Amino acid sequence: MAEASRTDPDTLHRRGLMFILSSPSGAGKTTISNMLLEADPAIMLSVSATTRPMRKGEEDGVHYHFVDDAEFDRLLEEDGFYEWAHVFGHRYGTPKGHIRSALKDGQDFLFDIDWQGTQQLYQKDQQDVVRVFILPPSLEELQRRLTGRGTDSAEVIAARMDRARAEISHWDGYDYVVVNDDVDACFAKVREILEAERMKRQRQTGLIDFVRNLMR
Ligand SMILES: Nc1nc2c(ncn2[C@@H]2O[C@H](COP(=O)(O)OP(=O)(O)O)[C@@H](O)[C@H]2O)c(=O)[nH]1
Ligand SMILES: Nc1ncnc2c1ncn2[C@@H]1O[C@H](COP(=O)(O)OP(=O)(O)O)[C@@H](O)[C@H]1O
Repeated sequence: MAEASRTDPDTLHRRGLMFILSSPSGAGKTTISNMLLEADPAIMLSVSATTRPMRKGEEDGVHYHFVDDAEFDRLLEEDGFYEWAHVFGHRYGTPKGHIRSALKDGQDFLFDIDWQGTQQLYQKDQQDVVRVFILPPSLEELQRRLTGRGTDSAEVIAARMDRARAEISHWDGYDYVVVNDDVDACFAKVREILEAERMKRQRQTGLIDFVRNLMR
């Protein structure tokens, strides 16, 4: 076959996906999200708005849009959220932004959101959503990680541990479940899930022309 008539399969057009990582607080979803964003320039973080205070090491507009209650109310009033939820006494929401049009153009998005937000996104847009739940190897290890992270008071950690069992009970609302024991092994599995989901036939919208060309 002449070189010029070949199509590079890697440049076939495909629809983007909404890759959701959820876990009980402290199980490691922020760590895995950051590894994924660093390793894979094709996926973009959906930056949520939150009314919770900024932690040490966090940056406004990068990790979250940190807003006060009045600003969150204003965004709600103008129907600015794809989904939103109360978590640990604060409000968190996914701004609508340009997600829908970007998905069409093949952009993938990463969501670090809880089970409530996952349900809302899934109800709105099943075909584009991939739901991954991360579990800690044990509750003792979860407590160790929350303490070792050093970002929350003993009171906040206790509240997060209290909530952990309730959050874990939503594991069956996800497509994939990965135990985060060794962080590199967990990351490798999450990456494999993302790669496999990208190859789903329905997402590869450029396949029709490609295959038609092969069969000519
Ligand atoms: N529904 C929803 N949940 C969110 C959103 N942003 C963050 N969350 C969840 O809120 C919870 C608390 O997040 P955070 O305060 O950053 O603490 P973390 O548990 O240590 O990540 C986590 O389960 C996040 O996944 C959002 O936009 N919508
Ligand atoms: N597999 C792992 N083994 C040991 N520590 C981990 C592992 N994964 C994450 N951690 C650590 O546990 C703490 C909580 O992780 P983080 O990613 O902030 O959790 P989450 O976003 O789910 O609340 C962090 O200090 C992180 O470095």
